[in-house]
Amino acid sequence: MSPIDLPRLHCHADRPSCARALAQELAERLRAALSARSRAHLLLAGGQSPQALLGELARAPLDWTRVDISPSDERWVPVEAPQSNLRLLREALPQARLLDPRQAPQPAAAAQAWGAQLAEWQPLDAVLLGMGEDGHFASLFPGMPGLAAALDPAAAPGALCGLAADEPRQRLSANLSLLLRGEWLGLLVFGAAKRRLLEDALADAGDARELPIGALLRQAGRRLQIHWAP
Ligand SMILES: O=C1O[C@H](COP(=O)(O)O)[C@@H](O)[C@H](O)[C@H]1O
Repeated sequence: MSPIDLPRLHCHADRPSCARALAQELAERLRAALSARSRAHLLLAGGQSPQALLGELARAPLDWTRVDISPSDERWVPVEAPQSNLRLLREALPQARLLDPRQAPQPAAAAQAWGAQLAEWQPLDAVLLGMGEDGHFASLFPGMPGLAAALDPAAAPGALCGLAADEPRQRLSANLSLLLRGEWLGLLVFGAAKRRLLEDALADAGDARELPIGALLRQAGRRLQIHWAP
């Protein structure tokens, strides 16, 4: 990656100030979208990292009834399960219109139907992703079957079934091509271990180059804002 193409890295003093800054940025994007159109579209990461951000977002003065939100990825569990990414969004932003990835009884059919709906979200106003310590983002995990197609920026925008190496259950994930449609594209990363991995991936160094996060950084380039806190 040439320095000119590198994603922008914003380092915050702590996690609460990172969550506040990101929530403000996202709320501004959504407000701008709603001033131009009747609905705004947002994709949000699941997992632990965005939880404080969700609380901040919920306090933002915004007509959430006009905002469509989907998780970037989901575990194949009931929506009420503690591991469900959609459940976190529902609890934090109950007034928004939430798109449940579980669009069919079987994961493959659900991924297809969910992906087709996401592909209709145009423009996709903002996409905020997270990253795991293994270098996955959304539910695109190192070494999973179908990864190359899922990371192909020229693929049709959609969703697929994902698989984490250490988990028995399936997942659903938006593909990279769909995520790159975000008019605002962010990555939220906390902690020293993820920072080291990110720096390797930004430097195209060692094994990091081959990880899913490496593909995101290369394909998104300057369009991607990385927000990090210790
Ligand atoms: O499995 C997942 O992990 C990543 C990172 O989660 P975190 O808890 O380490 O912040 C997340 O972005 C993704 O949506 C989730 O399904």
